[in-house]
Amino acid sequence: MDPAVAAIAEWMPAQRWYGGKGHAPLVRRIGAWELPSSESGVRVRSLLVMDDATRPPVLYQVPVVERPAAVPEASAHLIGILEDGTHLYDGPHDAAFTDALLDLIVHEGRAVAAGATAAGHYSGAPDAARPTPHAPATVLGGEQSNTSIIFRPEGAAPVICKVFRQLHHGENPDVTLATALAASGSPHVPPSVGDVIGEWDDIGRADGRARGHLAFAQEFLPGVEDAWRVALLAAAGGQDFTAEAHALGAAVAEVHRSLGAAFPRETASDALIAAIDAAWQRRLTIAVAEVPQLEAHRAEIEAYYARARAGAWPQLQRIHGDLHLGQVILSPGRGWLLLDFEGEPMRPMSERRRPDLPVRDVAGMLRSFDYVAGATELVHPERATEARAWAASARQAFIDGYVEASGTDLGKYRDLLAAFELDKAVYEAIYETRNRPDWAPIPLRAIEQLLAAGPLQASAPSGG
Ligand SMILES: Nc1ncnc2c1ncn2[C@@H]1O[C@H](COP(=O)(O)OP(=O)(O)O)[C@@H](O)[C@H]1O
Ligand SMILES: O=P(O)(O)O[C@H]1O[C@H](CO)[C@@H](O[C@H]2O[C@H](CO)[C@@H](O)[C@H](O)[C@H]2O)[C@H](O)[C@H]1O
Repeated sequence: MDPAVAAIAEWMPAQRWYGGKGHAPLVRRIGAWELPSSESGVRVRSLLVMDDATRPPVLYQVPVVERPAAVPEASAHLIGILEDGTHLYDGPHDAAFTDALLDLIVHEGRAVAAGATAAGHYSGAPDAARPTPHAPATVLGGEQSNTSIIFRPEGAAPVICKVFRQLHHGENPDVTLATALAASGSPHVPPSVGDVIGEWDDIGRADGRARGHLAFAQEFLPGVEDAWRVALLAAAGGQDFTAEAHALGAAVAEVHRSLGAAFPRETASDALIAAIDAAWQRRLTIAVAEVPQLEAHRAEIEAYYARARAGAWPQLQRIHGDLHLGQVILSPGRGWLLLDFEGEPMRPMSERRRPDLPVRDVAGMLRSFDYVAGATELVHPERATEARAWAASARQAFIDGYVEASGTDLGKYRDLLAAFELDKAVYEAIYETRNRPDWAPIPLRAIEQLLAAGPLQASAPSGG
């Protein structure tokens, strides 16, 4: 057995990206490769470890740096000390790994080993300066499902490289959608820099191998906070956010148009409608099991789904899939940019790669404005009325911006939008109960309000 694996198993549960919260990991090594290191005696390795503690088992990517002795200033990133005295450090926090990763992408390197391979691919614009090796690197803090490293190379634009933690066979929509949008000239995504594709043993596949994205690098826009923080501050200060929300609605509509042109569309056949309905029902079943307060609303929620199923359906196309304020940034010079097209982390990857309904994204952002009110209220209950009014204006402005820029008659898809808003709130009820139980009242209150508003008022667009 690889001696690093036992140390990783002990360390994993405390990592934000570990999805099996509440379980002790049960890991086995699927593969590992080594990247070149410029420091003698130092090994840069990436391990692919399967966690069998959850159903289905989850495959994690764990880059590590093995050093012969302790690096005292890196003690916070020590994974463990192996029997032979080797010190195992968390790769994204160690320059030996970050140098090797950037080099792999920019110079299209390839690492081959038993059980797994990794190949870098550069996709920067021909006229863009290629990032130099040995760029200072830092890990982005905060609550992320993946690990993002920011590089500040000399003479080239900063780069953010996201190391995917949970791996799946097949394309990662974050890479393919953002890269296609950037290639189409869309101003609403950061230009792509490159990616890493891996291949690993998988006895569940016909040819015994799985292939998928391991990392994705894009230009990093420094000094721009994600809109969740900006919106929270605006709501707390009673600042109007309608102009920004309107422009965001227009940007989302333009991204939908570009994605519709770049990827195949599909007509909403009975089979597709049934599949989406089944996904709503499946999620509701999980939610009721994990959040017992929802049992009382189950029949009413199902009635919304039934109405939506019977109503009008537009064509399906690729969408963002997990759109909320934490996934968008407003650059003073470039306007709104959308990030993280990976889709909802709790949804099977095979579903996230399929054409979907643009109203799912609209609903996601509407929920996010409501979250601003909910989060404000949790801390300052006395500001509830103002916060809710702030959210209501932002929601309406977002819808208006979307309708004007897309020409879509959202009024026609009112039932569908209401169903997706409820479905998102149901998802959030599960997400919060698992990750931030104090926040569970935000989606639970939203579900009650959406149901109380009645089918025709829920998310009612003002025009279009
Ligand atoms: N290209 C970028 N420029 C500036 N900030 C970015 C960029 N990409 C990501 N970020 C910041 O990183 C945060 C997390 O990125 P995201 O892609 O959503 O990662 P995750 O999949 O781990 O949630 C975003 O909310 C944003 O603040
Ligand atoms: O950013 P991720 O892809 O990891 O998304 C997950 O985590 C989000 C929280 O960080 C969660 O979003 C929910 O909380 C946000 C505020 O923190 C709010 O803006 C969103 O509207 C709300 O859904 C997201 O659902 C989850 O998939």
